Amino acid sequence: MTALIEARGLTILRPGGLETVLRDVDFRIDPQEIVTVVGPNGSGKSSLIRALLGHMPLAAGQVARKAGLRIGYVPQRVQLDTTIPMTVRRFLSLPRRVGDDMAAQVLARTGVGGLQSRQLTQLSGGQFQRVLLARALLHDPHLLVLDEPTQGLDQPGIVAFYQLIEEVRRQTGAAVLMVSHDLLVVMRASDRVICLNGHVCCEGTPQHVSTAPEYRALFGAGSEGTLALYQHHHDHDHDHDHGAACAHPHHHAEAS
Ligand SMILES: Nc1ncnc2c1ncn2[C@@H]1O[C@H](COP(=O)(O)OP(=O)(O)OP(=O)(O)O)[C@@H](O)[C@H]1O
Repeated sequence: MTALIEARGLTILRPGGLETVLRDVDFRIDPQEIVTVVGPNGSGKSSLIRALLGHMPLAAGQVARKAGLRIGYVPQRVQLDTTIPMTVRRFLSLPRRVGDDMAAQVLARTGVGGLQSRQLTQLSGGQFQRVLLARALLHDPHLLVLDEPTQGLDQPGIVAFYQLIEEVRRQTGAAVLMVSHDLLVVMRASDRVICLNGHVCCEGTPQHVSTAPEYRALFGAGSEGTLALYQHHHDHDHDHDHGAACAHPHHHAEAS
């Protein structure tokens, strides 16, 4: 099996069993891929993630996970008991103890180096998300699963977080499966986008999905403009630094 996770014909019912949350969903993610699931509230994104992780019963279909697959997971909601003091360092050692070096290394990798002794309750939203990402990166996962990792962040925070995700993928080779509502920036960091609404409405490259009628029907006519604007600014080669010395012509001239 080359895929990290491969699922066929997933159907999930609501508790009670009368309504479907997801119907006949096929899914796969390959090594080093960044796949993002988008869709309106209640469209089954978190349910899909939980089914892929084996945390949710299936009414039909199968999920196969590669043998020995290590997954780092950041769930949609992390409940902090604010009455119990907890440092970043201690949090990283739950549930499995990690050494000081490893803790320092992983925090540095996610841009929050040196925060070991800080209380979790004293972190900003962006710092907290980075600490969660750091914890998911412990134990060297083949796949990172992030359910709405940028909730509560402002626009610059969101952009910075997605840049970090790309960097982590480059450095560690981990594949990334994300749920996101940040349509504007999702497109930047994803190799493939899956648009969900109880079933797979459309999927493919960001460019393909952003122009698909199913996607536009879900997110409104304005969505295409937004993504087009994004592509306008990014439809160029990212393989090298575009510093002041970069002399080649870029074909994304400013709009007149
Ligand atoms: N534990 C549960 N009990 C009852 N219904 C549930 C449960 N979990 C999910 N559902 C229902 O399943 C449907 C899909 O929920 P899910 O959380 O997967 O959607 P989502 O796309 O992740 O939504 P959001 O964008 O709001 O996070 C919703 O209608 C939700 O009410």
